[in-house]
Amino acid sequence: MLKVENITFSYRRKSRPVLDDFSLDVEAGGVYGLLGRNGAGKSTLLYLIAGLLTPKSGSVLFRGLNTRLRLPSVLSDIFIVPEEFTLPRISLGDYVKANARFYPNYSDEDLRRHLDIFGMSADLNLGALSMGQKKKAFMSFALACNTSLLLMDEPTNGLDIPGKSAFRRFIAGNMTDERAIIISTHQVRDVDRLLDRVIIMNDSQVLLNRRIDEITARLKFFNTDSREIIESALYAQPSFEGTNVVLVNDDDSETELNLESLFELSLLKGALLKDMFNR
Ligand SMILES: Nc1ncnc2c1ncn2[C@@H]1O[C@H](COP(=O)(O)OP(=O)(O)OP(=O)(O)O)[C@@H](O)[C@H]1O
Repeated sequence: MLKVENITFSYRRKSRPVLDDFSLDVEAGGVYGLLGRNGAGKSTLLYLIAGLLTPKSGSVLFRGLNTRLRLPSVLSDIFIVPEEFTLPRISLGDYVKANARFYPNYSDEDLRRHLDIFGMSADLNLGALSMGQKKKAFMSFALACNTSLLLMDEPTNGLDIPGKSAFRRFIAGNMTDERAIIISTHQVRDVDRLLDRVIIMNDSQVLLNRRIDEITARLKFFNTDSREIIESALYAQPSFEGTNVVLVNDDDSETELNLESLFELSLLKGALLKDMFNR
């Protein structure tokens, strides 16, 4: 569905590229978690995918069309929810009237259903909402546009605890084989059970882009008190219940991915991880 091909991008001509010969494939039918340390270029990547920034070289192809050309057929099938945004001080109804027409698969019924998950009604004035409520309303509209590609930058920032669990239901209940959702986040616990794939960015490149089952086939994640295991682990982090460890899965163990441990491991031993998954 989406091919990011050898993109190099910097904000200023002489500055170090944020993305350097960066490539990524995204297929329909999955929720992708996009992880990377602060400043790794996650938001920049989402803007490039949406065609809002121009790469110095390389291209982003959505169903074979360059997104930077901003063709109506492409723009009507991609929606980006930035980390921060402003909404006009109008009713949600007027906002929908003005914007839904750009999205041929928009559904009013879906909008109401999504708002309901967040405990909100469609009778809203966008100018009178808190930041979290604004986010819930905008994400509900974004998903109701039923675009094939939905890009979300830190979607759970600013949501309260019930809002975060509603967010998980909101995404999980609306995945189809036709759409892909890319969620950039630091709040790994808010999304870890939602994800089909994990993309980790590091040093202006993709360090890892794998399905969860591919990751747990090669690595095992568990909690232990055993000093011997802790000492032989690729990664070990003390927690309330012992120590979270990551080890090479050399005995076909079936364990649940600990996204936080995987991410920390990628920061500490990126080259090893890359080598392990590219072998
Ligand atoms: N408008 C801009 N002008 C100049 N530099 C920018 C601009 N936006 C981002 N940058 C720089 O580009 C790099 C990547 O930023 P980006 O926001 O894409 O990272 P990120 O991975 O989303 O970070 P975070 O996790 O902190 O949100 C950073 O070094 C940042 O300082």
